[in-house]
Amino acid sequence: MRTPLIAGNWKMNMTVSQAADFTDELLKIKLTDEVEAALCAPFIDLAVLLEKLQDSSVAVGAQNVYFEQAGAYTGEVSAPMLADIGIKYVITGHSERRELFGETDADVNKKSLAVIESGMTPIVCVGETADERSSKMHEQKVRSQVQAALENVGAEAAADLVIAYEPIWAIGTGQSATSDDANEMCAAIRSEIEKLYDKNTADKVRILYGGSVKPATIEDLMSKNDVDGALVGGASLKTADFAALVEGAVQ
Ligand SMILES: O=C[C@H](O)COP(=O)(O)O
Repeated sequence: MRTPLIAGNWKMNMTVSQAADFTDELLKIKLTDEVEAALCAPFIDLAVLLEKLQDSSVAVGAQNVYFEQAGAYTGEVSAPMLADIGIKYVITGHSERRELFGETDADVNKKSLAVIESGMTPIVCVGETADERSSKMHEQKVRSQVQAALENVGAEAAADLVIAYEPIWAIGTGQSATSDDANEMCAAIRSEIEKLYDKNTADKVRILYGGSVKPATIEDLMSKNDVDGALVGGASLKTADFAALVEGAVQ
């Protein structure tokens, strides 16, 4: 039985005072314990989230990490630094980082390995462009991204992974994949994990869908066998919507 996960990705939104207000509001709402909730925030917001959410079940995640442990890497933040303050999840391979900051499959692999080595869980993002989908290359693209991201990740760590299928054409566009299409790709990712490891590992990995998920669409998504939750951008920025997503993910 996989516990559903709703992970908010605030991207480059929310000042520290806005993050504090968001969490104060969130703490007034009783969230279900059948769904795990996480907020992946800008580095500068992490301390306030960790402090305010310390007695709640909401986990705190980061959106990026550098793969080296420490050293002369101006402006970067390492996995041991994030683990030390109590971060649980780190997003790796988001398409915005791949597209805007030139992150390669090899970088995503090194970052995911660094996150695992520090005892945290990567939320590994994969997904195809609109052109790749229209030329029916989407499944091949996503399978190859999964293979690359998981190179040298052992079976035990793989079972704890979270993978987010995020078709690039659905991100921030209001044009979500249908729940059937999302499920088909989540199932393809699970079958790739089975190929790389075994069925037991594949059955344990949580696979999320991301791309224009809203409170109104979460129940339909969660009714699908291979969708274990969602990675949510825009709709995670409002407390009421985030809480509604968590409630809507009860299976
Ligand atoms: O990481 C989250 C995704 O990029 C989805 O963003 P969105 O919900 O705003 O489409």
